[in-house]
Amino acid sequence: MESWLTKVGAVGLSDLELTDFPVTGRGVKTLRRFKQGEMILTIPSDVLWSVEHAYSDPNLGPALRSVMPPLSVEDILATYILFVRSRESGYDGLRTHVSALPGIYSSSIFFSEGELEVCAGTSLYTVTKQLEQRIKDDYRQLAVRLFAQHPDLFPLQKFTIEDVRLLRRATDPYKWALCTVWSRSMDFTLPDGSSIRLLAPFADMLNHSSEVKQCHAYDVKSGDLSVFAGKDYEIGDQVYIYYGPIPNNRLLRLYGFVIPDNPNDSYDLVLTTHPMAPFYEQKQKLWVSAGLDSTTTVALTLTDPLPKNILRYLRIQRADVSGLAAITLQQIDGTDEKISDSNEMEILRFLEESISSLLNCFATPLERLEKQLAEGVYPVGGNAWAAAHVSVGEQRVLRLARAKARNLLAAVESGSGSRSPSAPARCANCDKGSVPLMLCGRCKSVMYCGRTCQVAHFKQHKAACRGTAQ
Ligand SMILES: C[S@@+](CC[C@H](N)C(=O)[O-])C[C@H]1O[C@@H](n2cnc3c(N)ncnc32)[C@H](O)[C@@H]1O
Repeated sequence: MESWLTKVGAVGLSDLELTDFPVTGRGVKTLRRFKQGEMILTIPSDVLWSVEHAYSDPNLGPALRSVMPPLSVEDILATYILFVRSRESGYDGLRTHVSALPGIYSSSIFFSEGELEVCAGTSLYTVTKQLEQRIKDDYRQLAVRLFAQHPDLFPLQKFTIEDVRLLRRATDPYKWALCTVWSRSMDFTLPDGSSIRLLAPFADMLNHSSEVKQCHAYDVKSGDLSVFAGKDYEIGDQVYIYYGPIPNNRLLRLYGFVIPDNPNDSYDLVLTTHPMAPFYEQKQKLWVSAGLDSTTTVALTLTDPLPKNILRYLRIQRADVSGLAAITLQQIDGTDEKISDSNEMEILRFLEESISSLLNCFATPLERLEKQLAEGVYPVGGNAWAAAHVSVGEQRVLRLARAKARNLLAAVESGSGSRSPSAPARCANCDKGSVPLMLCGRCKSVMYCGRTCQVAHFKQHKAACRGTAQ
């Protein structure tokens, strides 16, 4: 692959080498020193996998162009990769790239039932289960609309999906190609606001680190992909790029790995309202003017466990006639606050209860999982270990969200910022309520029943604490 790339104009390959590293697996090693900001690698436009190149391929292009409405970007790229992989001649350069791709992936879609059960209760668990059906449906569409129309181009055994009972087979061609796209493609926003997704041979061997920030770029004029040094590198160092601030649930689904204590962990809370609910149409309009919708997904994060949009949504959902009028006035005035104590208490109680129910659905509670991870119950780096980290991350976020809802509720109930006896604040670590509590001195947004709990909770609280501290 490297000699082909150099021949077609790639720059920088003589200073780099593919090597196996602990933790990240195969990656790219430097053979010389690089200063931060220096260009490391350029892969020319002609050899990038993109929708445009798939459409302009003399063999594949006409078949792809005949599909109306067009296939998704994901399916076009997956088909392009499978197509090149299926060819016995031609495409010599691209085929060297395909043969350098991993044979199997460790996305959660390949987990056994037992491995996935470790993260039961998480959004990853639900999404992975839903993906099974979505992938099957997408494949059926693709088979009918494209593969069956051109059997000469797409020999079925090389473009197949296995029987649904064998869905977790990592060798399944369609799922293998999808995982190739999920874990190796790069997305860029172009100056006109549109976006482009592409795969760059060799640049797709770079692993992720949050020690570097965005250091790969797409040049709109030339169409080339370049990688810059995100930090100073010594000879022999691994070169990284930054995949983005991705939580573990997404990392495991798309890339097949997790980052322990990932500061970007999040929980996607789906808020929805039945169309038969009172004043639904009026509420729908208010949601839209607030930039929301009747079904809205809000990401709860360690730094913002209870985003404003949740309260905005629920205030509208729970409003009576006078509440709706108050919200309308607020929207005209450009203000955004509670509409009444009773509405605010109702939504905060609802939130506290809903989050508690969500937490009760996790297969293993946070403390037990943390203990199991510390004791090495799950082999480090394995699927169950990764699933456990996803569960830990989502539970930490949900606990913070619940603590915040409780504190807000206590403040509204007391009417003066102090807590009422009917809704006491609780220790963020052990959840004890009817004991004297002390505030975290730094962020002042969580409470503890004592120093022991504060110390025990520090690991999971530190990211949120940094984010909230003034
Ligand atoms: C773009 S590829 C990078 C090259 C890849 N290691 C290979 O051998 O082909 C992305 C994949 O690399 C692995 N990876 C990247 N960054 C990682 C990290 N920080 N920790 C563990 N695995 C990582 C994951 O398997 C991910 O799906």
